[in-house]
Amino acid sequence: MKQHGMNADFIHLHVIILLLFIFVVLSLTSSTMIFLEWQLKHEPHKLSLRLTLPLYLSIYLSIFLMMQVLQASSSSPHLFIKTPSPLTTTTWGLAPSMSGVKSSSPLFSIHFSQKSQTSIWKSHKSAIFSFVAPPRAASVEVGSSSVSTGTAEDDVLKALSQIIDPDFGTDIVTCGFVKDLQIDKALGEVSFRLELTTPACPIKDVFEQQANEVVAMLPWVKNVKVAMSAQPAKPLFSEQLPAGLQTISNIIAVSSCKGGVGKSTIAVNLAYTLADMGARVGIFDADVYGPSLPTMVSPENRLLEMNAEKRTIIPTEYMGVKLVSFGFAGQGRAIMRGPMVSGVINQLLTTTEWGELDYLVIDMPPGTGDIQLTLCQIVPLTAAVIVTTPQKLSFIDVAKGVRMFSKLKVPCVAVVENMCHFDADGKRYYPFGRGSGSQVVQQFGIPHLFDLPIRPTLSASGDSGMPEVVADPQGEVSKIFQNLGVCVVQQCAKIRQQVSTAVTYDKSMKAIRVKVPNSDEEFFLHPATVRRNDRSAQSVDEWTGEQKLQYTDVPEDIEPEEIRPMGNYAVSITWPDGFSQIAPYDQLQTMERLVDYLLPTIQE
Ligand SMILES: Nc1ncnc2c1ncn2[C@@H]1O[C@H](COP(=O)(O)OP(=O)(O)OP(=O)(O)O)[C@@H](O)[C@H]1O
Repeated sequence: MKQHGMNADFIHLHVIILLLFIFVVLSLTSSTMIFLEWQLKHEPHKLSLRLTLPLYLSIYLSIFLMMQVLQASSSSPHLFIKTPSPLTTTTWGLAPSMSGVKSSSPLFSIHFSQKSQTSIWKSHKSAIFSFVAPPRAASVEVGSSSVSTGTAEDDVLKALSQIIDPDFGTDIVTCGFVKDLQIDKALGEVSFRLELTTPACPIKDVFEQQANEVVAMLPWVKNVKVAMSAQPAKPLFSEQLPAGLQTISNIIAVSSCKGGVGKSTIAVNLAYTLADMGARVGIFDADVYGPSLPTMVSPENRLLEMNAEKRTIIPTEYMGVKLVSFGFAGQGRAIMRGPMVSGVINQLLTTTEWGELDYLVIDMPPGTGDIQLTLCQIVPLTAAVIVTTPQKLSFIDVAKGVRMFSKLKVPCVAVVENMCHFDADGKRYYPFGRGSGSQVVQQFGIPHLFDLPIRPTLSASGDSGMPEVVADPQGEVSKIFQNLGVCVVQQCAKIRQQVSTAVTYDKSMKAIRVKVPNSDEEFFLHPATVRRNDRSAQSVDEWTGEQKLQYTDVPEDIEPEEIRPMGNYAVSITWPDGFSQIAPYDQLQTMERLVDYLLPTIQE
C-alpha cells in the first residue's frame, strides 16, 4: 500500500517542468508588461533599452534553462524528485527509478548513487535540487503477482555472494558456482544449483548449508532448494592430448626416489580417500618392473580387457576405483629396456578408456631417470606428492625428485614422511631419526608435510588386497589420509585456477597480462611483440636460425583470439590468421615488457 500511495502523488517530471516553465515565462512577461506600461505612462522620457534588456534577457535565460532541464530529464526518465524544504515531505515520483543512472545535458548532470540511493542534480558542481532514487523494490507492483525477476535475482545473488570460497578467496557468485537460478517471488520459492570445481570439495556441505541459510534470510523467501553438483571432468590443458586422457580433470603423481618407502601404499590409500570424498578416481600403476597394485586391491576381474575394435584397454575396477597396472596385463614380470618400458607405460596409460575421472593417481616407478622423465612429459600432471622416509639420506633423494618436477613445472603439493615413528610400551620411537621431511618442506617451499606412522595394520591391509582407508575408515591412518586428500583437492583446485588465469588478454589495455606464479607480480606484453617472438619452425628456420617471420609481417594492432594453458609450462595463443603459437612461460618472461607509463597510452 505504501508504494501504491506514493505512486498516486507522482506527477511526471515533464509536466512539472512544463508548468514551471509556463509559470516563469508568464510571470516574467506580465511583470515586464506592467513595468513598460508604468514607464510609458509616468516616465516615457526614461524608457530605454538599457532598462528593458535585463528583463528580456532573464526571460530568454529561463527558457534556456528549462530546455536544459528537459533535455537532462528526458535522457533519464527513471527519476524521482524530492524538492528541498518546505516541500521535502512530498516526494514526486516521476517514473520508475534506476539507481546508477547518469544523465546529462550540456549544463546539468544527474547522478544516482547506488549505495545511498540518493542522487544529486548538479549545476556547475553546485547542488541545486536533491533527487532521491527510491529503493529498487519500488518497481514491484502491489496487488500484482508479477515479479521483477531482476530485482529478486539480485537479492539472491547478493545474499549468496556473502559466501567466500576459502581456496580462491572469492565469493561463490564470482567463482561462477551458481547455476540454474529459478525464482518465484510470489510464492517465495528459490531454487539453484551450486556447481563446484570438484565433487570431492571438502566443504561442499558447508557451502550447501550456508547457501540455504543466507537465501532463507531474505524477507520474501519461504522455500529454498539447493542442488549440489560438480563441473564435468575436463583437463585444464589444451586438447592436444591422447584420447585416453581427455576426460580426466587432475592427474596426481605419487613419487619417491627410492623403492620400498611406501609410495604404492600412499598412492592407493590416497586414491580410495579421494573416492570416499565423492570423486571419480583411477589408479595407474606405472611400475612395470615391480607392480604393487595387484596385491593391494582385489578386483573381481584381474585381467585387463581389450576393445579389439577401438584398440583400447578397459580398466578393471575395485570398489568404484578404476585400475590399470602391468600386473593386470597377464604378462608376468617384465624384462625390458628403458625405452621399451616407456613405450609400454605410454600405451597402457593413453589407450585406456578411463572415462570421466576427477583424479587419476599415478603410482610412479621409483627414481628420477629417463622412464620417470618421459612419463612426466607424456602426461599433463597437475601436481605431485613426494613420499620419503625420515632418514637423512632420503633428503638427498627427495631433493632430486623435487628438482625433476620443478624442471617440468609440476608443483609438488605435499611431502609424506612415511614410517616416521611407532608407539610401543606407551612410548613413541623414531627408528629412522627425525627431521628429513621438514627439511624438504623448508628448503623447497612445499606447503604441506604429513607424517605417517609405522602401523602393522597398514602393512597387513596392503597384503590383504583391501586398502587401510577402506578397511578402517575411522582409524588414525584414515584420518591422516583424509587430511592428505583435502590438501590434494584444494591444491589442485588452486593450481587449475592459477594456470587458467596465468596468461590472459586484457582487451581494454590491448595487452597480454602475465601473472608470475606464486606471487602478486604481473607484467604486460604487447601482442605484436609476443607474435613476433614466436620461435616455431614457421617463424624461424630450424637449421639455419634465419628469421622467416619479418617484423612488418605482424600488424602493430594484432590481437589474440584465444589464450589457453598448455601444461604447466606454456600457453597456446591463437591469432586471427589461424596460427597457433606455443609460448612457454619462460619465454614470455624474457620478452620486452610494456612499462607502466605506456599503459595509459595503450588504454587510449
Ligand atoms: N607406514 C607403514 N607402516 C607399515 N608398513 C608400511 C608402511 N608403509 C609401507 N609399508 C609396507 O612397506 C612395504 C613397501 O611399501 P610400498 O610397496 O608401498 O613401497 P613402494 O615405495 O611403493 O615400493 P616399490 O617402489 O618397491 O613399489 C609394503 O609391504 C607396505 O605394506
